[in-house]
Amino acid sequence: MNLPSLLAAMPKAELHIHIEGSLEPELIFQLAQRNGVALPYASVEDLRRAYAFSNLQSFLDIYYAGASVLLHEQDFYDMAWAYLQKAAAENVIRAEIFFDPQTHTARGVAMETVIRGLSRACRDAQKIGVEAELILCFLRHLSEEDAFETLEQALPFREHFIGVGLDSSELGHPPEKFARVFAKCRQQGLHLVAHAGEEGPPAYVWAALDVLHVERIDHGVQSAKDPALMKRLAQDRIPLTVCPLSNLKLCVFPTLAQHNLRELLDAGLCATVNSDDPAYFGGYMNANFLQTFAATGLDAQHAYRLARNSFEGSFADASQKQRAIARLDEVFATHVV
Ligand code: HPA
Ligand SMILES: [Zn+2]
Repeated sequence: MNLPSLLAAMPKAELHIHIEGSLEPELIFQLAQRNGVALPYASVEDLRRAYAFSNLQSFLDIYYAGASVLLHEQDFYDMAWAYLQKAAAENVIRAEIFFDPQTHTARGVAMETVIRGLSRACRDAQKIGVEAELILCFLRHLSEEDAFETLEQALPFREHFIGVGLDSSELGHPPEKFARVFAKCRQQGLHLVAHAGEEGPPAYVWAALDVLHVERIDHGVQSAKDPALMKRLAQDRIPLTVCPLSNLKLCVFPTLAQHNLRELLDAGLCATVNSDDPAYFGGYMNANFLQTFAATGLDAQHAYRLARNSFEGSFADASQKQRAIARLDEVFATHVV
């Protein structure tokens, strides 16, 4: 089997996908019409043309505007189901899905509406061979008090999500801002992750680890600037959920060939490949793998390592991980000489 076919065929886990970032322009227009929401774009093409980003903030402004069409439980279900069908088709057998409740509750949508819609789609995903779990993200440009309030609203639905994360505008909003709310989440037995080192400095990655006590770092590519941090990440096998096409579209790296994924793997880090916001950044999981491998010359050994890291870095239980890795080994034993 050639490398592109192997990348597509290998079972993998996606650990960094914002469900609101999977909302395709076509579905945005469909939901806008269904819900009577006016959009400041004349057509799907007009909206797609706006997807030219210079940094994280320029993307976030459009991403939050796109989410304004989501009002009812069925809208959240339809968005998640569209993503999960793509995941299944790309041999993503586990997905740990971020959602941004504050983007919706701030518009008067109930927490229950958001969580019930997403959770029902995750449950249905089992029927198409995908284990799907939810991770609630706090928006870091808002206050810690707002995050506490969001957590209070979500705790009645505690069984529907496995962890919490931290996303939105990174620069100027260091992890320390959320120390107390993460401590409370930790007491609740929630898994903890945070975006750090996407545009922000290595100091934000250190703080996510040592102040928030996160188990994974989302993005983390700026860690390569700090040799002591790289050593820490390697020694503790802290997974990094790297998103190459996102980094390209948000100008974190000037070209995909200059992406540092190989450097992270060579340093012994538990790096993984993910899509982040696939509807906005031009590709789902397999496009991320294919384009990154083509641009950087990574090989089948790297492919195995990345897929294995995705299961190792997931929050699946030990037996789920073992089954997933056995399936991965089977694909490589059959197809790689
Ligand atoms: O890449 C991202 N970074 C921060 N916040 C986000 N929200 C969606 N995608 C992102
Ligand atoms: Zn992200």
